[in-house]
Amino acid sequence: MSAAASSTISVATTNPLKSLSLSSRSPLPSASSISFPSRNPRRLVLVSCTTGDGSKPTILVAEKLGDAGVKLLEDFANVDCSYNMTPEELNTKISLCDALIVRSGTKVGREVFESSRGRLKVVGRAGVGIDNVDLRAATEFGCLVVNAPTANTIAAAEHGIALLAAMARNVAQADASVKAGEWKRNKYVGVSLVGKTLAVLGFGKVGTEVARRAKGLGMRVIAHDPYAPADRAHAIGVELVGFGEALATADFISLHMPLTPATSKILNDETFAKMKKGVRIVNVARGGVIDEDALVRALDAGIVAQAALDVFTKEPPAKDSPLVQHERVTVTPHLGASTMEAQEGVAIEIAEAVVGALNGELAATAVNAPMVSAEVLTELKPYVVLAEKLGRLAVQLVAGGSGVKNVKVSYTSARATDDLDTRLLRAMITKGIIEPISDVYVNLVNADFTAKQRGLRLSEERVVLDGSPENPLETITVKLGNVESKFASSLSESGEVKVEGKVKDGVPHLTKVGSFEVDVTLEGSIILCRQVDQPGMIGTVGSILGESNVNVNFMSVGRIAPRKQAIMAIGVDDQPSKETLKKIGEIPAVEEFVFLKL
Ligand SMILES: NC(=O)C1=CN([C@@H]2O[C@H](COP(=O)(O)OP(=O)(O)OC[C@H]3O[C@@H](n4cnc5c(N)ncnc54)[C@H](O)[C@@H]3O)[C@@H](O)[C@H]2O)C=CC1
Ligand SMILES: O=C(O)C(=O)COP(=O)(O)O
Repeated sequence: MSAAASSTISVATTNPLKSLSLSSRSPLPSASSISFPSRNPRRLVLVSCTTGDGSKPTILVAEKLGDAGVKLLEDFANVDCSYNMTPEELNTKISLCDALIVRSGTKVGREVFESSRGRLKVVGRAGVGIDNVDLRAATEFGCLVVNAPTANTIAAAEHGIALLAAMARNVAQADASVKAGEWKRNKYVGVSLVGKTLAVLGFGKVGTEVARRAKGLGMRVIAHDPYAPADRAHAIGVELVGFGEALATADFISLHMPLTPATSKILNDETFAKMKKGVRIVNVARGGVIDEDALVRALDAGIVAQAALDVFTKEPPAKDSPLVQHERVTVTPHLGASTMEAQEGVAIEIAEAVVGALNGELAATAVNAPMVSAEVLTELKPYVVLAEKLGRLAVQLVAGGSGVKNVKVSYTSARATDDLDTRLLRAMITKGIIEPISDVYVNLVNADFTAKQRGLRLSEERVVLDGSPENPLETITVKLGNVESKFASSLSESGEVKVEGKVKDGVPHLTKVGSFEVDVTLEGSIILCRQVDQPGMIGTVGSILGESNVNVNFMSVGRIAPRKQAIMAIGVDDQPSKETLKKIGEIPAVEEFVFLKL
């Protein structure tokens, strides 16, 4: 996914003044208010799901989930376990739910997010494969998707091995035959596994465990996975090979890659033609990685001697499917993850992830949001608040804020460029800019997508400062280009609306507006006035606010030179009335002023 906000980052060092271009950042696959309650530094309102009235959230569990997981959910939320819903029933219920938990049998398409009308904040996939969830739609709707990637690994691997052995020894066919009253010992002579070559396609969690077990059975194991590190393979005596070599040398092929556009029908007429005659195939990954019609042809042509399949393109497959009915094919109804142990583990893993996400914690198993470690989060906490507030301030300084298209963000820091993860900051600046001028809800999940959709181009620049990097950041500057300002003094020399801030003692401060230096904490609201610097101004404005019972929390004056123009920044706890603001505007020395909400 390309992200509008993830353009080239140029890094300028202050010394020498040289710019260096970094490759584009890892895209933010795509949250309301952001809060950091001090008790838990990981708590960041990623998806804000606390119900406005303080009532419990509602979690819809659409497929059978282990009891321990349901119990965990019930301790936190209202839980509706409605199994076997039709798509229409799901679409009707979803607008009343904050989270949805599914397994592989529920399609969570765009219409589910549309029907939720913004309430659905988390989709939990109680398992690994998320090919049944429309991730793009989830991201567009700012809905976090989490999965349970580890608890069913062993179960799936064991099922792969069970199918491998059962296929090689015709267990299912022989069982059916005996039950039908036959006794055909010669018909069901099998093949041995020992000494045979097994090609594992997809050397991830399940593939690795299958490989380990197959080695124990005396097989030679090779694997193909373009993303797997060779040392992990070597460590268990597996050789990583190219796709072509895997196909050409394997006696058995076991599939363990996810279903993606790149892996869809990866086994097809062409690839079957490259296999050894008599190859045997096991699939506990996803039906869609095999062209099922081509597999039937390959079976009939004798290229494929046998297949053992747990998964199908359409589940359940048609009763009269020639593949399912094929004599040399062994089938199970998507049972890979179905052990008591795995289902209990998956239920707990997904329940914890969903409850955590609803609580505002960063999910370690987020599928469509950046994962930021707890340490980084703790350190960036005040800067994240600063980032959003600078965005909010900048956009309110624009006359007709909706015309904002170009945002330049500059971070100064003494840290090395690769030692600062700006994805969170960028998302929060985007949020700060977009939310005051629209009714769009922006969070960490959909920030880049929303920016792109609105034609908002956000470029980031890192300025490396000399000195020791005590803080992750010194300043953040937000500049909005090609806009008219409603407060002319906020324009930089190059004509952009410019605000700059820093964190002092853990508190975000506004430190620059246009070319004027100010110093005001970013709390409550701010009044900015440009005036002719002269004695008595602070007192005059202060008394107008005091008379109107508006509490001033901070005041600072930044000036070009004594008795020339100055900018007074006044932090106020309460919103002044129109009359109060009018009185400030009528002070003769005040040339312009603006009221900004944080
Ligand atoms: N039948 C069942 O009940 C179960 C099925 N599964 C399925 O098994 C598959 C693997 O699961 P895990 O191992 O947990 O996932 P994983 O993410 O740990 O491993 C997948 C591996 O596939 C590799 N891969 C991606 N594209 C590839 C390509 N074009 N060629 C070769 N390798 C490629 C990845 O690099 C990764 O190493 C998933 O599709 C999952 O949905 C998982 C658990 C139970
Ligand atoms: O985890 C996976 O990817 C699986 O395929 C398991 O699916 P299930 O949760 O048993 O419907």
